[in-house]
Amino acid sequence: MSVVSRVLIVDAGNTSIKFTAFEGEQVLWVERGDGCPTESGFVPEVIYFASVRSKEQSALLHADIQAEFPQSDWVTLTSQAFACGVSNAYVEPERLGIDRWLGVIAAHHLVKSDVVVVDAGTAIKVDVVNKEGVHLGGYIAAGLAMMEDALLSKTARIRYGTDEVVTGQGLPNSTARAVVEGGREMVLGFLERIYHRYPEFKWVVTGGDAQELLDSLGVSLECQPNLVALGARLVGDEQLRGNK
Ligand SMILES: Nc1ncnc2c1ncn2[C@@H]1O[C@H](COP(=O)(O)OP(=O)(O)O)[C@@H](O)[C@H]1O
Ligand SMILES: CC(C)(COP(=O)(O)O)[C@@H](O)C(=O)NCCC(=O)O
Ligand SMILES: [K+]
Repeated sequence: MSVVSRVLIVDAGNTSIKFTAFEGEQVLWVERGDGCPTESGFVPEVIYFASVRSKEQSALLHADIQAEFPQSDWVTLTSQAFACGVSNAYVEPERLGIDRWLGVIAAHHLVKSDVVVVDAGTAIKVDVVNKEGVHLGGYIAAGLAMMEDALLSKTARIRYGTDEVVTGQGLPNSTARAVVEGGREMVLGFLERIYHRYPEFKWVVTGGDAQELLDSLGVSLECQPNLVALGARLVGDEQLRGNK
């Protein structure tokens, strides 16, 4: 049973901020953007805030959002050694990205079995959790846009217009396709290696680039766009219950 009903989850990633509004257990709406949605008329009882941005950026975001909802309580979520029945693999648990921590917790509660969690965002994170809720650890790799940006910024002749970024058949035959599809192949190879190492695990995938990758990944998996928000709800509610 939740301690509160109207909850706003703020998930600040390095590329975009996801705002998720809950009424009870139901997700009312999800907004992705840089600023707090104000015209929704939704006034949360509490805001659960999860940010992987710098302390300074997170503090500015906190002030902006709290100014929009001065009556709302505020809970900043941080990675812990243990929460919601899940243990953190990190020797220094607070250093695990809060997005990863929340995704791991949500995936465990969703599938309740051995699970691989993939979050394809600014960076691509893969975390492995066993059915007992033990986070075994995971990887961080450059995201699709980051790989492309690295090639564009570190080379003289990798240049192309956005109109050249097209899907094609067979091996890439243009600079744009070579770069974009090369990055995708890198990630797919990474994920397929993990699939062969954990063949019996269920897969839960989230993040803004998830769909682009899933279309090419021959693995049966569950796409959960709201995974981090679901984890934030679980952790925030547990924290509130603990404070009652
Ligand atoms: N509306 C959108 N705005 C920004 N990025 C988007 C959007 N839709 C899909 N994407 C893709 O999602 C990626 C960002 O994913 P996201 O999970 O939001 O990242 P993060 O959590 O690291 O901020 C971008 O690199 C982009 O390719
Ligand atoms: C790896 C990340 C930058 C991913 O953030 P995102 O792609 O969501 O912007 C974030 O999880 C983070 O800051 N992690 C801290 C380092 C770690 O998890 O080991
Ligand atoms: K994220």
